Amino acid sequence: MLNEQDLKGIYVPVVTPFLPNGELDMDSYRNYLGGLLEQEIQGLVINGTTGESATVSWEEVVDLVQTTKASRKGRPRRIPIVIGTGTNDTVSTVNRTEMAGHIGADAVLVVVPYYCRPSQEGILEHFRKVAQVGVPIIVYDVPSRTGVRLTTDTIRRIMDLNGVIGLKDSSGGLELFSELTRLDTKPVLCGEDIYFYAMVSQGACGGILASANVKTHASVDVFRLASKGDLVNAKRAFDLLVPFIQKLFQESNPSPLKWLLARQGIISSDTLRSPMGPITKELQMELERTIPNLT
Ligand SMILES: O=C(O)C1=N[C@H](C(=O)O)C[C@H](O)C1
Repeated sequence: MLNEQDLKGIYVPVVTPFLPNGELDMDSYRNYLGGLLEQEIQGLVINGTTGESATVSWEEVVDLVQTTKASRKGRPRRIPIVIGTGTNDTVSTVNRTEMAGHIGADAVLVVVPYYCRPSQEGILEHFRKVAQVGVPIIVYDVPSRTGVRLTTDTIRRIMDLNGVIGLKDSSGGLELFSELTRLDTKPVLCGEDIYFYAMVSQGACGGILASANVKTHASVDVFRLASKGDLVNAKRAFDLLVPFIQKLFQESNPSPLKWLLARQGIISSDTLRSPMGPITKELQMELERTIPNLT
């Protein structure tokens, strides 16, 4: 299982490929994974936002994990698997975290409980109960999606819990991150691609980045350069990614990403499960222009 020191580098949140009829497309998933497992990434995240966790059942998560483990077998390096287990219900998050441990999760990604807008104490209690399961937890703070903003003090108290190994910071800016570095908390992974350089140049331990699905080696390079102190070249490498990142998040993630992967022939279709849907024709044209050599 992962510990704090292992949180270093690029974790790729995988998409969940679907056939046009909405069923899981495991052939595409295997093909797509084959490419990712050859990259110098530190881990895969299954059932994150990019994996459309809102519409993927737990049985399907288990299928994805088994397929990932089978694809990983026989490769020189064992790439860790992080499984998204967070829901807006403590009991189901605890159950999913236990089950994730049983199917071989190296860590779990637990989003702040969304929609019901619990108090700061309620959220702390949620994480306290999930941490008791004993599978390492990466806390996922994404107020734009959850509808609840944690105070720095709540985050610090959550991060102090035994079993919590780090934070995926998608708080929407750099303010939280700079406060956390000042408080010298456990590792922070960037969870908002556009802030990746800013965060790693100031000590973030890596990132969980949807953009790393397409430009994997480029994100790996930014991290490698920044962590050896070559900030000039890290910034240069990141600047090349910025127009791509901007387009990738112009419409809701993972719709643009799925379109790109399908356009590149890595997955067979850009199908998303409703209420998510395909990107506009305008964005398709912009992505074609932004990313040369798509095919
Ligand atoms: O799936 C994830 O994990 C990510 N989710 C973010 C989001 O869409 O909110 C983006 C990030 O790149 C990875």
